[in-house]
Amino acid sequence: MRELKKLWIYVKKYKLFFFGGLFFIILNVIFSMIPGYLNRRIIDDVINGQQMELLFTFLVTYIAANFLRAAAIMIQRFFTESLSQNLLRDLKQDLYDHLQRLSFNFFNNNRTGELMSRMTGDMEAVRMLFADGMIQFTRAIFYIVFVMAVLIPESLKLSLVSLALSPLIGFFAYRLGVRIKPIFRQVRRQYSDLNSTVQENISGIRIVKAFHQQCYEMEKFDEENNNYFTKNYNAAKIWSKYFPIMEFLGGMSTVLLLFYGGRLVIEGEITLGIWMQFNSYLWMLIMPMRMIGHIVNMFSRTSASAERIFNILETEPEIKNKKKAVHIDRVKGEIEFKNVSLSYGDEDILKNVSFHAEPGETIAVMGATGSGKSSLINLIPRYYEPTDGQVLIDGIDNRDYDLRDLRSQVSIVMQDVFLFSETIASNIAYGQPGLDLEKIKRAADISSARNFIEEMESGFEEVIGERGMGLSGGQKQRVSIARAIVEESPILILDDATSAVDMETEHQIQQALEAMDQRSTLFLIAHRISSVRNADQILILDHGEIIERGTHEELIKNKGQYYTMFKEQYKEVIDEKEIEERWVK
Ligand SMILES: Nc1ncnc2c1ncn2[C@@H]1O[C@H](COP(=O)(O)OP(=O)(O)OP(=O)(O)O)[C@@H](O)[C@H]1O
Repeated sequence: MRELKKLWIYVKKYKLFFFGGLFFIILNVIFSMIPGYLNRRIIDDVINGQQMELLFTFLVTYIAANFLRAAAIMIQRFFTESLSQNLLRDLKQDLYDHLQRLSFNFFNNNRTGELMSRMTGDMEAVRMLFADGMIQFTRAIFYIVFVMAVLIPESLKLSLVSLALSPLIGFFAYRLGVRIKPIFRQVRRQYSDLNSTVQENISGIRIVKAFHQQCYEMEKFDEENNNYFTKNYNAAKIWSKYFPIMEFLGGMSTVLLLFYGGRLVIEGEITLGIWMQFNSYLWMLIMPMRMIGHIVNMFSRTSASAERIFNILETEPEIKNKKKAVHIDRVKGEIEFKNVSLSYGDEDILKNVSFHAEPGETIAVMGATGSGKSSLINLIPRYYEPTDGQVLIDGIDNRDYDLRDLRSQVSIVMQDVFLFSETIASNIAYGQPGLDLEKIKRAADISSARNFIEEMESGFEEVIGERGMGLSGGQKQRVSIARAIVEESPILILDDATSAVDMETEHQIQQALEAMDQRSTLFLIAHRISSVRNADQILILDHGEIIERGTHEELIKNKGQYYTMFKEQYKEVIDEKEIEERWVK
């Protein structure tokens, strides 16, 4: 019920459609009752009363009622569809917008397939309540109320007999609703799982093929698909158990009506026409009872779906703006980590990390895999927040900045390159539509991407596949570096961004970055000494702690882990003696 209340906030924007829809559903009920009444008049007045002159009027009324009913149905549909489609659009937009605001952690903890099924299946369930459920529910109530209002004055006894089996039908319909509700919940959950399986398989199809796991994947899908089938089948079994009972009881109501009504006619208590009218209206009394299960079901399905949607909508982003956030146009790019620690759950990832970077400096971060390099740089644009300590940008805690402003100061090339299935130019100019092509080309120049782009058939207008399909790993990295460069942000982060690029090209990129007019403060995560040796500061991370820091020369002299890595990477071309002579002495 709470969920339906929340939905009302969306529905009330379309009051006209909602109340208009209700009005025409009620009109539809009224027009559907006219033929039953005319049946009675035709039997009592035209046939038994021999008033043939009335027949024409009744027939015209019959046609008019039918026509008006059809018109009411049409308008009712127009209103309920308009309501439900508008509602669907608004709710989808809100959910989508909200997803954009949620923090990284939310996406770490929720599977894409599941989120997709909220965007589709759950949304559709909510829509159906207003497109269909609203009609069923309103019709059910008004059929009972109006039909009883007409029939009771005619014959209380026959009305009661007509309704005699209704409680029983209602009981079974209700039981059906109760029993089927958890199954439908399972069906929905299974639908999410099935979606997730398909989504993960398609995104990871290259890995699947590379590992020859098609059979395993087919079996996995088969299992999920069978589970989905079984759950739907279980729901159908419950339906098939209760449905015949309700049909039977509905049929028995007709028998009761025939038997008792027939007697009342013979005894002269009611006319044959009234009895016919009862007969015509009987389905209007049985239908709502039979629909109880369906309606209860639809409400509970919708509230389960709405609950899942509102769960997301009510999830507060973990990282939010402070009330009086500091707005900035452009920072200088001075960055200081002050005793920064970070934990994910119980796991300590960064421990007491401190360093200082002047604007325009290059800070390289090295360390074994899993030592916390990406976690460290993720703190600068506040993708995560430190558990302890502070990240200062231009002397201000980055939590004090307006989040949008802060993130616009930082351009990042992530380890896992993601490109959209658009043209290369629009990938580079992502978020800056209409950006001058010359600027795009200059950025591609700096990232050493221009040549290979221009060699393509459509050059910068070449449309690339999903996630950059059709480009090599190194080409994707260079396009994503260009995308970061074109933003001209004061802080640039390259997280292992040249790992797939050859050393020569990497060197060219670094030189071009250094030669830029407005040098960004550059964070460089890399594993190759050649990538970091010109950095102003090199930080060596080990299990989340900075264990060494300094310039290339200082670290070589230090003879610590950096020195070991250097020896390892250059053992083919330089021997220890030479190192001693060049750097240590
Ligand atoms: N969102 C997360 N939730 C929980 N643990 C995480 C999360 N992200 C990273 N970790 C863990 O934090 C540790 C450091 O990860 P991080 O990605 O920062 O390492 P890294 O030094 O960049 O490694 P690599 O060189 O392999 O990219 C790892 O043990 C990783 O499992």
